[in-house]
Amino acid sequence: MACAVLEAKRVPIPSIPSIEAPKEVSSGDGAIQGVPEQGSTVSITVVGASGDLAKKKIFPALFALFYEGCLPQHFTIFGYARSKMSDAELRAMISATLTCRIDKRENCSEKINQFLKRCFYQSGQYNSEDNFSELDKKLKDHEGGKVANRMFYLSVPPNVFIDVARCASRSASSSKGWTRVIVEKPFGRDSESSGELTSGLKEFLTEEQIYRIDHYLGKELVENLSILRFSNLVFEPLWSRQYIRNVQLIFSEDFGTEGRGGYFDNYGIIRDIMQNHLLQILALFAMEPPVSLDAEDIRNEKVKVLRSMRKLQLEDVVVGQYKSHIKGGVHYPGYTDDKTVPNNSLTPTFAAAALFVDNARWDGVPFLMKAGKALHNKLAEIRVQFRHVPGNLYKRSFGMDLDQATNELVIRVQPDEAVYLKINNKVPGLGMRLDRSNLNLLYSDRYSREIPDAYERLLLDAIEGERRLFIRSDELDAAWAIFTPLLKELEERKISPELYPYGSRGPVGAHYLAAKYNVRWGDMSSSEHSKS
Ligand SMILES: NC(=O)C1=CN([C@@H]2O[C@H](COP(=O)(O)OP(=O)(O)OC[C@H]3O[C@@H](n4cnc5c(N)ncnc54)[C@H](OP(=O)(O)O)[C@@H]3O)[C@@H](O)[C@H]2O)C=CC1
Ligand SMILES: O=C1O[C@H](COP(=O)(O)O)[C@@H](O)[C@H](O)[C@H]1O
Repeated sequence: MACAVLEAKRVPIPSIPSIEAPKEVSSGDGAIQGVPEQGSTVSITVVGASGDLAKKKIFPALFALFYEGCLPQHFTIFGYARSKMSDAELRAMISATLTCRIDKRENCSEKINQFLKRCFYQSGQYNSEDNFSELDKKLKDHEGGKVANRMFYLSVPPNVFIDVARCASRSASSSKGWTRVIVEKPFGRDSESSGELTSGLKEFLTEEQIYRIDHYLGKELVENLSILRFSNLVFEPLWSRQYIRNVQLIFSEDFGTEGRGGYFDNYGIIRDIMQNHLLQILALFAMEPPVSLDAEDIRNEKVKVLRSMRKLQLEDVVVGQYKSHIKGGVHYPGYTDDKTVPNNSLTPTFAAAALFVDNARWDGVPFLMKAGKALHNKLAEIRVQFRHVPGNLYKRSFGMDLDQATNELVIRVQPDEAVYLKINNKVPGLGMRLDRSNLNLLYSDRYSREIPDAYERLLLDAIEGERRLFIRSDELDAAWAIFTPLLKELEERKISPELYPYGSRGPVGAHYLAAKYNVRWGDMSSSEHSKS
């Protein structure tokens, strides 16, 4: 099967000079971003292979790429972790999580077997250069003298990131091909720790070798945001304070921190979701048009918009924490019922915030974020509420509240991916009654293909050397600068979160915050989450 992504990229791209550092690129990696040369090989080492993320996301995404024909002809996958495991045990672990796409089941088990034959395991410590030398030896055996390109995916807790970077770089980096390292979040807890992590990594890696992943950037509808905006005349000219009243970035999960309470308690929802996933979406949404689609041009614009943002103020934030709740005879535990969470934890599992971009395009427009766990639904969406039409001819039909009759563009990232636009429309008939209806692009109706998981896109990009969807260190600095003072203040002043019942719509304080800026959360009306 030919990889649709690579096919599409190969045709129109003229020769693009490599933007990678010479250290990383030897032997012609610059020949069209990562399309593998004849005679070269790619190995992907998943460090932390015994963990949750590796099982749930990374190995399945690698298999999906293999199934689609998107991995290079010569590739090897290694799992690396401290746990003792044989190759056969790794394969059994991986195979338990592999499925083929619903729309493509052809040769599924044969493909799974072919894929598993390329997977191997090496046990070792994360801080042992000797253990990484053993890995290096095994990698070389598989590479068979070809130009070797090596990717390390750091799917381990952040306290071992720098050790792994050191060991991989000193003992297992490629001498002839490229070596790249994908780093999972969290990238620190605040500006200071993030800066330390960056400088620690940069002792052993160049910035060009570091691929900081934010998997929301790999989601189909986040990727589509720029296309919607920049390629549609009905949207592009409207993208400013002149026409947009407010923007809402909403994330909710209908389950708690089950199983991850230990990690979560040290971070909280602002660090877990807002400072990265929602802020990245905001940056893409609000950036000025980039000079080109080149990674550096896009990331330059994202940095500019992040640097134009006001530091988040305590009075513009509401924090909450879920408490236990009994519904239909079922007991849903509260956040602090988790044994790995201290009883007196003040860590927010919900937050709402009003952010501002102090530049000419967005002056005064509130960007409202809301993120929470253990809420009533699972949802991620972007809502754009437009201003009302000046001199509104139909105000009699709308009543007093003109804001209720304004257009709203909704980009539903998940689930039921969709883009819909609320418009005013005449109800058919002899009278003059207006209603609000949706112009609706529901992906499952329009496109028959299954939407790839975010990790597939991001892994493929990293293999190809495409850095557009990865976070550059100056972006990260700018992102932390917006949130760090607030995070410190919340902790220093021991601000108590507003408690909300598991499965509810979250703290009422979020409504007051929105009302302060004359905004209504768009996801709160009951008509909202039907598919139409
Ligand atoms: N799981 C998820 O959904 C998400 C995870 N992430 C991030 O991805 C990374 C991996 O996540 P996840 O797989 O859940 O993590 P895990 O806690 O499952 O850890 C991964 C592996 O790292 C090793 N490990 C665990 N704790 C330690 C420790 N204290 N010191 C050294 N090694 C340790 C274990 O392997 P062994 O003992 O065999 O060495 C474990 O299997 C983390 O940075 C996480 O924050 C990001 C987004 C979502
Ligand atoms: O990064 C994270 O994301 C997940 C949500 O990801 P999704 O792709 O399932 O929407 C979240 O559950 C987790 O807490 C966070 O660390």
